[in-house]
Parts: sequence; C-alpha cells; structure tokens
Amino acid sequence: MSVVAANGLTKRYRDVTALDNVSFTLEENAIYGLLGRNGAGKTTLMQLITGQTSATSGSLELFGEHPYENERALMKVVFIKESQKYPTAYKVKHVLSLARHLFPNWDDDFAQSLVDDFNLPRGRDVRKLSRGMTSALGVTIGLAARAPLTFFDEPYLGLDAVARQLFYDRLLADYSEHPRTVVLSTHLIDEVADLIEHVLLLDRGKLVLDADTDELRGEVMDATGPVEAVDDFSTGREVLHREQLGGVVRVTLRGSFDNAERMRAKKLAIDLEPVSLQQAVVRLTMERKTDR
Ligand SMILES: Nc1ncnc2c1ncn2[C@@H]1O[C@H](COP(=O)(O)OP(=O)(O)OP(=O)(O)O)[C@@H](O)[C@H]1O
Repeated sequence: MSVVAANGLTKRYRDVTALDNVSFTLEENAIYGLLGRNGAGKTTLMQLITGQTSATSGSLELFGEHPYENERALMKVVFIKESQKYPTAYKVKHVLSLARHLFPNWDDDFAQSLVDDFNLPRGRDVRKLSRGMTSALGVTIGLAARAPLTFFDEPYLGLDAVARQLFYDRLLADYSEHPRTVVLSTHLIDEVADLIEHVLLLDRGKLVLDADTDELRGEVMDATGPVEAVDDFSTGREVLHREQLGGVVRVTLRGSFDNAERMRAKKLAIDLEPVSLQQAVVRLTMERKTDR
C-alpha cells in the first residue's frame, strides 16, 4: 500500500486553480523533494494530504484512508511549516512535552539532543524565540516525532547555513536508522539534492515532473559546441534551453544519454555536462512557461 495515493486531485479557490488534476503516489521509506516556484501549489498539496482542507475533485488516500477529519490516519503524520504557531505562554519545554503526547513514535532523547545541537533555550517563552530558533524548534519536533509521514514545508527558512546543515545531517542519520516517508518542500534545491531520492515538481498547479533524482540527473544535460553539431545532436531530444554566442551554442537537453551517444557527442566536438538538480528544475519550469 502506498503512503499517499492521489488521483486527479484538483483544488480550486474561487478563480484560482491551486492544484490541477494531479496524480502521484508517495511510497514507504523514501525522501521526496516537493519543488516548484512560489504559488505552484506545494502548500495546498500538503494541506490536502494532512486533512487541513478538502479537494474540489479527485481522490486522495492517506495510508489507504480518506484523510479529511480522519484522526487515525492523521496520527501517522507530522506537518512542520515555517510559520508554525505555538500556544501562547508556552515555553520551549512545554512545547516539547505537548509533542511527546501528540506523537506516538516520539523519541525524547533524540528531541533533547536536537535541542542541545540547536542551542535552544528550554525555559524561554516560544513567542520570544528568534526566527531561527523558532525554525529549529519546528525541525526538532518534525524529526523527533518520527512520524511515518513527515512534511517539512520550508520550516528551516530562518536557519543559518550551519544550522541547516545540522538539520540535513540529523535527518539523514535518523532516517537511515528509522526509515520513513519524508517530504521536503524547499527552494534551496542544491542544498537538498543529495538528500532527496525522488522529485515532485509542481508548476502552476500541474505536476510536471515525478522522477527519481538519480534518473533525472542522468537525463538532463548541457551540450555545448558548434551550432550545426549541437543542433544535429539535439534531434529527438527535448530542448529545454538554448543560448547562442557566435558559432557556439549551449543547449540544455532532456533525453537518454547512453555511452554510444556520449561517444557521438565527443566525435562531434560537443562538450556534454550534467546540470545540477536546481538547474534542471529551473529549466524544466522555464520551458513550460515558453510552451504556453
Ligand atoms: N486560501 C486560499 N484562498 C485563495 N487562494 C489560495 C488560498 N491558498 C492558496 N491559494 C492560491 O493557490 C495557489 C497555490 O498556493 P500555495 O500556497 O499552495 O503555493 P506554494 O507552492 O506553497 O507557494 P510558496 O512557494 O510561495 O509557498 C496560489 O496562487 C495561492 O495564491
């Protein structure tokens, strides 16, 4: 059984179609990157899966059940967002004890070690935490909850680079000991590129990419060389981007590049280079734009 199964999922708000006929599954024990530009529909999708809103049409299953107002299914989920609000007059330690009661798989030792790692002041009122400390508290809860399905909706925006790296390291180490399904929604794509195994890319409500990260890396390449040779080599491949300077052109291509093809590129004096995940995502979303 898939952890999440969405079929033809659509969410409309008056004149905005936030999600448009989206179908995908989230499987057990994998780290997903939920990517897309501002307003692409990422938060809406996470809100639907976590039962915070209902779909206009389409079907959605969470652990085989309908998520809306379904406590049993939702017990298995933790959703951490950037602007997380906590009860007023709560101190950090109170938030942690609340979390201990909310999440069945909560690991208190792990939570305490994260509090130390992030230098969180246990006795401080949550309203008086800095932005970064608030993010660190969210990250601590999201990790220590060890929920079978964990969502991080950019909760680490306030974290500095060192703290973000700490988060990635702790996530990876804990995930390898306690595998679960993790969804990271982020704009810092290159930072998480080595972490995410699968990419879901939304573009204006549509799911434009649902691919394993490694496969994607192998199928999006920059080819640079003499115009005629590159144009010849591009035939049969999707051209995501093209830049020409005099007689030299660089194109971003999507397709398969086996050894024979790489040899052919070499013979044609074409320099073939894989693009970063961030670059691939930028090209894929920009290409859609010029499509319309
Ligand atoms: N409650 C709402 N009422 C009306 N429109 C909404 C509502 N929530 C979201 N939208 C619209 O739906 C679209 C998708 O928004 P969503 O927050 O899901 O995007 P996102 O990918 O999470 O964006 P970001 O990266 O900026 O956080 C946007 O056009 C947004 O304005």
